[in-house]
Amino acid sequence: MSAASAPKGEGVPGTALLEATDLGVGYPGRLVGSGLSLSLTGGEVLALLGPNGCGKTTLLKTLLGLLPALGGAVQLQGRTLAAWPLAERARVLAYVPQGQTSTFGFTALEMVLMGRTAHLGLLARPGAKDRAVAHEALARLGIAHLAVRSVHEISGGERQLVLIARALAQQPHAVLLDEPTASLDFGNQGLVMHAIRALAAQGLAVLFTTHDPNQALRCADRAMLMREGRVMAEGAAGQVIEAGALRALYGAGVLTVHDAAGGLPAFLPEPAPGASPAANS
Ligand SMILES: Nc1ncnc2c1ncn2[C@@H]1O[C@H](COP(=O)(O)OP(=O)(O)OP(=O)(O)O)[C@@H](O)[C@H]1O
Repeated sequence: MSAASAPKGEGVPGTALLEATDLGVGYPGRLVGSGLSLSLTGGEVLALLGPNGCGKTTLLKTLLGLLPALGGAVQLQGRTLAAWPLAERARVLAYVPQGQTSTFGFTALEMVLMGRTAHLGLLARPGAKDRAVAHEALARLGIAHLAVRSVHEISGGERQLVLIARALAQQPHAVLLDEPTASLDFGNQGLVMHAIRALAAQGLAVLFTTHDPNQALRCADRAMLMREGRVMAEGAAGQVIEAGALRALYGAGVLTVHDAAGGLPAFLPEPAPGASPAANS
């Protein structure tokens, strides 16, 4: 196993690594979602889709223990999430937040080394092995050349890749990514999707949110559609992600495109009336 490779997801194969049962999520005085159940097994990728504000980030933060559950339960490797000591939990569960910026001008390498914190003793400094893991994580995302650059002096997309490299360096069993491709160009979107599949191939459980059903269809094993804080559908990505469900999910028109070879369909948002190129000319 290479330095930045993650350990295999622990537990009995096929049993849930992360499981939510009848979860209520939200903020003090504000219930955002309820009745949310999901289970995530090592080696699989689950995509979470839903309109802006439906509660995806809130659900992710509750699964991570960053927000308290307002009902129901979250179990990590069969143990109640709240019962996990923080440092232990950080060795198992990694988070790639949405568009996070740093106040300090850390270099990309320093940022990725922060992913090693959970593996270090109190007051211990990263050693040669930690640096090797961090360098390899950068290389796997194709951004080794950014190692010594300040995270203030790289693009938003490059910063996103650095955050994913930080999660890789953490060598977790499960990783939760919030819109990991949101600020990435076309090529880097493909790179991140490839990295997500590679994590699953190593036995990690991966959950990511996205606004792109095509990415979800091509990258995820399973998909969960969420609307107004409730699960609308959940199942194999190829079955759940289809035009009718997307219309219901987003309340919008959906065009389906099939290539001549009969591969996976692609979905496009149908332009609203008056928004066609002809109307713009
Ligand atoms: N700190 C907060 N306190 C109170 N309400 C919040 C807080 N953060 C988010 N919300 C509200 O919770 C709801 C769900 O927000 P959330 O960020 O989970 O949605 P989302 O599905 O991730 O949206 P997007 O796709 O736009 O990122 C929204 O109505 C939002 O305004």
